[in-house]
Amino acid sequence: MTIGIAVTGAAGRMGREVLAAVDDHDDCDVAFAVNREPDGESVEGVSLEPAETFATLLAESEPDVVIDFTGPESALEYAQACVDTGVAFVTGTTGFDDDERATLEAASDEIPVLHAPNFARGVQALVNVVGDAVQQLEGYDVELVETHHNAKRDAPSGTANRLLEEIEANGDFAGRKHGREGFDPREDGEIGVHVLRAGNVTGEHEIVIADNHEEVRLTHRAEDRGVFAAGAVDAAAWIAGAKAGWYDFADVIDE
Ligand SMILES: NC(=O)C1=CN([C@@H]2O[C@H](COP(=O)(O)OP(=O)(O)OC[C@H]3O[C@@H](n4cnc5c(N)ncnc54)[C@H](OP(=O)(O)O)[C@@H]3O)[C@@H](O)[C@H]2O)C=CC1
Ligand SMILES: O=C(O)C1=N[C@H](C(=O)O)C[C@H](O)C1
Repeated sequence: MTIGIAVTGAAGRMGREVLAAVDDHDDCDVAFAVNREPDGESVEGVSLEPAETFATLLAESEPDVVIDFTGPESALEYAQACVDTGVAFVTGTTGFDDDERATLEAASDEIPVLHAPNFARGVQALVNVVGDAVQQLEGYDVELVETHHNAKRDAPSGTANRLLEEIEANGDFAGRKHGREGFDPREDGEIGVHVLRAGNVTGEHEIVIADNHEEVRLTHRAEDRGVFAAGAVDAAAWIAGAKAGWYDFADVIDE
């Protein structure tokens, strides 16, 4: 059975990669693709439709899954349209505030929703090991540095926030410290968080754990956005036919 996939934000950095990754996947086909102002544009041979036609296209072409990499506001609009039509929703969009996140989670009462701030398998491995490292090195200083391209809007990255949650769940920390300047020495137990935005960096995350005349660095570096897109399409193939619920990329990898 072929899995029909609709793609939002299809002219964006990630949307383009997702269309290519769907094309590469043996079991998946593009149902349709939308972008805010497509201007007659085609990507990977798929002509892009205006975002305002999304709900109509969804009802007409009945895809199995929508893959979304846009922004928090539009992701929630697309999720609502999926609820209205009973279509599964996979989103890699980051930067949701607490209310937006709760709205997205509420959609999973009605349809399958999978949200992952990072669809790279290496990042999932990093999420899996960082808690152990912090536990084994109790009392060591922990700092996180992330670097992305100069057009990224949200900071820290969704991945950084996910890693920070994992670190905080595995140690007794005093809170996050975003950047430093002036006379501002490190306080015991704080987690330093540092955000770099430069050039065309695809995405780097590094956790530094140091004390006792030693230093451990856990680093993930994405070399190409194709890694995120391939993971998102694997997630879409996995979630097609799943029951309503809240899923993350670990569910896909663990299976
Ligand atoms: N989970 C993961 O593995 C990854 C997640 N991301 C996340 O994906 C998201 C997109 O990143 P990226 O592709 O680099 O961003 P881009 O800005 O390149 O693309 C976003 C696309 O979404 C469209 N869009 C934005 N707002 C709306 C809206 N309100 N209605 C309709 N369309 C909209 C944009 O259209 P327009 O051009 O008209 O603004 C654009 O085509 C970000 O949140 C990013 O953090 C990125 C990489 C990997
Ligand atoms: O905006 C990006 O580019 C990326 N965003 C994601 C995030 O916020 O964690 C994932 C990846 O690092 C690239």
